[in-house]
Amino acid sequence: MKILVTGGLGFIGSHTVVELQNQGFEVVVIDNLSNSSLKVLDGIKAITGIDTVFENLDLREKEKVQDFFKRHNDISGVIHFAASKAVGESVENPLLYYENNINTLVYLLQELQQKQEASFIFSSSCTVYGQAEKMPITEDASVQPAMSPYGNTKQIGEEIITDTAKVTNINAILLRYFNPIGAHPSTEIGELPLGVPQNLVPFITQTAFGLRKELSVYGDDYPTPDGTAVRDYIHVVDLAKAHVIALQRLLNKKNLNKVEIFNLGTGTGSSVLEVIQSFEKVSGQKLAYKIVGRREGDVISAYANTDTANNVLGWKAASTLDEAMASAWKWEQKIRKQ
Ligand SMILES: NC(=O)c1ccc[n+]([C@@H]2O[C@H](COP(=O)([O-])OP(=O)(O)OC[C@H]3O[C@@H](n4cnc5c(N)ncnc54)[C@H](O)[C@@H]3O)[C@@H](O)[C@H]2O)c1
Ligand SMILES: O=c1ccn([C@@H]2O[C@H](COP(=O)(O)OP(=O)(O)O[C@H]3O[C@H](CO)[C@@H](O)[C@H](O)[C@H]3O)[C@@H](O)[C@H]2O)c(=O)[nH]1
Repeated sequence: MKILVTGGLGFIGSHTVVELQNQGFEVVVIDNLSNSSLKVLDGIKAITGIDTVFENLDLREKEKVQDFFKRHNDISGVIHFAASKAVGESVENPLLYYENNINTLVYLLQELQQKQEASFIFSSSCTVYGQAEKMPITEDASVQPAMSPYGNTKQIGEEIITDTAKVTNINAILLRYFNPIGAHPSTEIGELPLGVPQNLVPFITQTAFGLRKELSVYGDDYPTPDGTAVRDYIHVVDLAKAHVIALQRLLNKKNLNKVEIFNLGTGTGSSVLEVIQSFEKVSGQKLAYKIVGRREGDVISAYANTDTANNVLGWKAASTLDEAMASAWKWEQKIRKQ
C-alpha cells in the first residue's frame, strides 16, 4: 500500500515514516524543506534500510499538487503533517499560517475527493480545547475560541475535513496531539528546531549543552501542585506508532465513522518543574533555570483522557517521561557532535 506523508521530513513525520516502513507500507514523502533537511532521509535509511521516495514540493502550489496525484494515482492514504507550527510567528504573520495550513489542506482534499475512496489523517492539537474545564480532557470537551492564528488553523482544518468527509468518499481521523517530545532511540532522527526553541524540552537540552544560558520557567503561580503549568508529554515514537494504527483502522474500515477524533497523550500531566527534575535525573546534571512571569496565551493545565485511543484504536503510549527525556538528551548530544 502506498501512503503519502506530507511534512514527512519533519519531527513527527520522520518518526512516522520509520514506523510505516517498519510495518511494510510503501511511503512517498512530500516536504518543501521549510523546517527540515534532506539529511533526515539518511537518518530514516539508517534505521529502516529503505531509500524513501521523496518529492521536494511546496503544497501551496496547487498545480504541483494536482500533478503529483496524476503521477501517483495509486495512493491509498494520506497522513498530513505539513504545516507551520510556531504559535508566536502565527500572531506576527497570520496570513502565512492561513495560507500554509489551510490552502494546502484544501488542495490535498480536492485531489482525494476525486478518488473512489480515500483515507486521511490530520495532525491536530490539544490546543483546540483551550483551557478545558475538566482534566483529563476527553474528546467531547468543547472546542474553545482559538488563542492564536496557528490554533485557529487546526480548528478550521478539523471543520474543513469534517464538512468534506460528509459529502465525499473520504474517511478521516483527526489526531489531537498533546506535547510530543524525544527522539528515535537510534538517534538517527529527532527534533531540529530552527533558532531559539520555543518549546520546553529542546530549550532544556540546549541549555544543558551550553547553547543557552538558562531556562526561563514561565510562571510558578498557577493553581497546580507546584505552581508551574502542567502538560502531557508524549514520546514521539509512541505518537508515530499511533499514526500507523490509525491508518490501519481507516484502511480496514471496520466499524468506522466518517470522521473520528482521538487524543494522543500519555494520560499523565507533568509540571514544568517535574520535567526539569526528570531531565536532571536522566542526564545526571543540574539545569540552570529561573522563574519568570507567565507566558501569554499559555493554559494552566492540559492532559489527555486516552480511553478512546486505548479502547477504539487499541493504542497506548508505552514510554515514560524519563525515557522520553533521556532520548531527547541523547539526541541533543549527538547532533552537537556532528
Ligand atoms: N510538535 C508539536 O508540538 C505539535 C503539536 C500538535 C500538533 N502538531 C502538528 O503536527 C504536524 C507536524 O509537526 P512537527 O512538529 O513534525 O513539525 P515540523 O515543522 O517538524 O514538520 C512539518 C514539516 O512540514 C514541512 N512543510 C511545511 N509547510 C510545507 C508546505 N507548504 N509544503 C510541503 N512541506 C511543508 C516542513 O518543512 C516540515 O518538514 C504539524 O501539522 C503541527 O502543526 C505539532
Ligand atoms: O522556555 C520555556 C518553554 C516552555 N515553558 C513552559 O513549558 C510548558 C510547555 O510549553 P511548550 O513546550 O511551548 O508547549 P505548549 O505551549 O504546551 O504548546 C505545544 O503543544 C501544543 C499542544 O500540542 C501545540 O499546539 C503547540 O504548537 C506546541 O508548541 C508550558 O507551560 C510553557 O509555559 C517554559 O516554562 N519555558
